[in-house]
This record gives sequence, structure tokens and C-alpha cells, in this order.
Amino acid sequence: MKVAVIDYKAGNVTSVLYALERLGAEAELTADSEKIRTADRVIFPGQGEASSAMRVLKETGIDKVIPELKQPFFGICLGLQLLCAHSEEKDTPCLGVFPVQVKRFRPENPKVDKVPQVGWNQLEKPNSPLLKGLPAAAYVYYVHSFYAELSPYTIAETTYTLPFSA
Ligand SMILES: NC(=O)CC[C@H](N)C(=O)O
Repeated sequence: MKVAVIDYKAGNVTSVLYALERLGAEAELTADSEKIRTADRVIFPGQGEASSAMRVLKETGIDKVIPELKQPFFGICLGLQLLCAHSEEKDTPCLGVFPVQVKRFRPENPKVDKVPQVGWNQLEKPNSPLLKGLPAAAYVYYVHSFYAELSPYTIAETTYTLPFSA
């Protein structure tokens, strides 16, 4: 199975590529629109800042490719946030695949609930076959200051000062 990992000149690509290698997938880090279009699966890894990542996507034309993809697509962290309509991170218009806002955490007590959220937290209310096989309340690792709001497209939640799309 061919997996395209989108190269947007940032992002936590190395651990994603190692994980795919361990799974025996044929993975390629690429910014080539044709390779992304024809891959069996596409992964958009996380890490980075929304406006610079959007700029790179526009320079490479990938901003036009992603919304048209039909194959399974996995966006991790920033890769998920950029699928939304808009991010409060530098007031950035995003790809608009989901009509969802990405907002900054505004904790009532910033001394207790630090921003960014850095560390392990749990998945709640999983409601998709994509999450089949995960243990209940599975732990995932977060490093982020922004979150996608809950929406009808949410397939799992995490709570940090408020529940958000995991
Ligand atoms: N880990 C990330 O991808 C971070 C994304 C974004 N800059 C945030 O802080 O929420």
C-alpha cells in the first residue's frame, strides 16, 4: 500500500515515517501533487504554525489537492487543524474541508492549565470504525495551544479546559 506523507517543510515526519516502515507500508515524504493524488492513503503530520504551513501548501499547490482527495486521509494535530475553516493561530484561513473553527485554549486559571497543553491525555467518546481496536480511554500525546471545536464530524473527544475534537 502506497502512503503519501505530505512534505510541508515542517512537521513531525520522522516518527510518522518510522511508524509506517514498522507497519510495512510503502511510504514517501512528498510535496508532489500527482503522488499525493494517486496514493492509497495520505497522512498530514503535525507540528508547526498554521499561517506558515498554509503558505507552503499554497506555494506547492497542495492546498487545492487536499480538499479533492477521496482516499483515506489522516491529519495529525496541525494536519487536522488545517482541514478546518479558520484558525485563530495568526488569524489564518485554512482549507475549509470541515466548517469548523480552530481556537486557542483560554484557561480560567492559566497557572494550573498551561498553554500549550504538553503531555498525555485520553480519547473520550470514540464513535468511528477508524478507532476500532484502540483500548477504552486510550492515551495520546499532545503538544498544542489550539484545538478544533466539537462538531458533527468529531470522531473522538479529549478534554483539556474544555472538550475538543481529538
Ligand atoms: N503540534 C502541533 O501540530 C501544533 C499545532 C498548532 N501550532 C498548535 O499549537 O495548536
